[in-house]
Amino acid sequence: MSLKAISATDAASLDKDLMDVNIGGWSLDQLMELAGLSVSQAVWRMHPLSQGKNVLVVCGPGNNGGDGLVAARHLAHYGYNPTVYYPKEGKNELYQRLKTQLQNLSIPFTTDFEMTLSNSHLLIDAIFGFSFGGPLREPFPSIISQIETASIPVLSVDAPSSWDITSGPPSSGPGAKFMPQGLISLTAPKPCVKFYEGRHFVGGRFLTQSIAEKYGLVCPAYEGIDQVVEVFEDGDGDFRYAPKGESKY
Ligand SMILES: NC(=O)C1=CN([C@@H]2O[C@H](COP(=O)(O)OP(=O)(O)OC[C@H]3O[C@@H](n4cnc5c(N)ncnc54)[C@H](O)[C@@H]3O)[C@@H](O)[C@H]2O)[C@@H](O)CC1
Ligand SMILES: [K+]
Repeated sequence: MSLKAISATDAASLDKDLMDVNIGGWSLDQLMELAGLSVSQAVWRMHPLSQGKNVLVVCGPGNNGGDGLVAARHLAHYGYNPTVYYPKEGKNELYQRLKTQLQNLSIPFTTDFEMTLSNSHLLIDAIFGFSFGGPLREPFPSIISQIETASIPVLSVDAPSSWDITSGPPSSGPGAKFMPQGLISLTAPKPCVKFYEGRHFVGGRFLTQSIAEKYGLVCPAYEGIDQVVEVFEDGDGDFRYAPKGESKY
C-alpha cells in the first residue's frame, strides 16, 4: 500500500474538521503545540545533542512559523541552544504569546541570519507549509537560497519551503536545488513528498481513525510516548512506519 498523501485543499479542510467542536474538538493552539512538539522530537532523533546544540529556527509568517516557535521552546528545554530568525512576524495574538514564552526562556531572536547560520549545527525550516503559493516574495528569495546551499543539516516542517505542495521544487531560482536532510510531515504527508529524498518523519499526533478514513489516510503507527514516527518508502512506492531504533541512514 503506498503512503497516502493529502492535498493542500484536503489538508485545509482536515484542519477545519480538526478544529470543529463537533468533529475534532481541537483548538489551533493545541494542534500547533502538538505539531511543534513532534518537530522537536524529530530533531532529537535526527540530530542528537552530541552533534551540536546550536539550532537556527527560521520561522515564516503563518502557522508553519508557529510550529517553529513551539519547537524552539521544547528544544531549549531539552538542552539545545535555539535561536529564532523571524523576518516577517505573524500578526495574530497566538504568535505574540509564543514569542513571549520564548523571551521568558531567554531564547534569542536574531536579525543577522548569515552570522547565526555560520554558528549553527542544525537549521529548522519552518517558513512555509501547505499554504505556500505563487512566486517567492521578499524577503524570502535570499533566505531560501542560503538555506538550500547551507553546509549544515536542515529539517523542514511539513514541506521544504518554496516547494509547491503538489508539484514539488521550483524548476529554477531559489529552492530549485533545495533537498533538506530531514522532513517532518504534520498530520499526513503532502503530495510533494514524492519528490523528497531524505529522512521522513510524520508527526502531529491528533489524527483519529474516523477522520483518517474520511480523507483516505492511514493513522501513523506512533509507538508509546512518541509524538513522531519515521517512515520508510520501500522502492515500489510501498512504505512502512519504522520502529524507533531502526534507521537506514
Ligand atoms: N492540522 C494541520 O495540518 C496543522 C497545520 N499546522 C501548520 O500550519 C501550516 C499551514 O499554515 P498556514 O495556512 O498559516 O500557511 P503557511 O504557514 O504554510 O504559510 C502561509 C504564510 O506564508 C505566506 N506566503 C505564502 N506564499 C508565499 C510566497 N510565495 N512568498 C512569500 N510569502 C508567502 C502567506 O502570506 C502566509 O502568511 C502547515 O503547513 C503546518 O505546518 C500546525 O500549526 C497545526 C496543525
Ligand atoms: K517548511
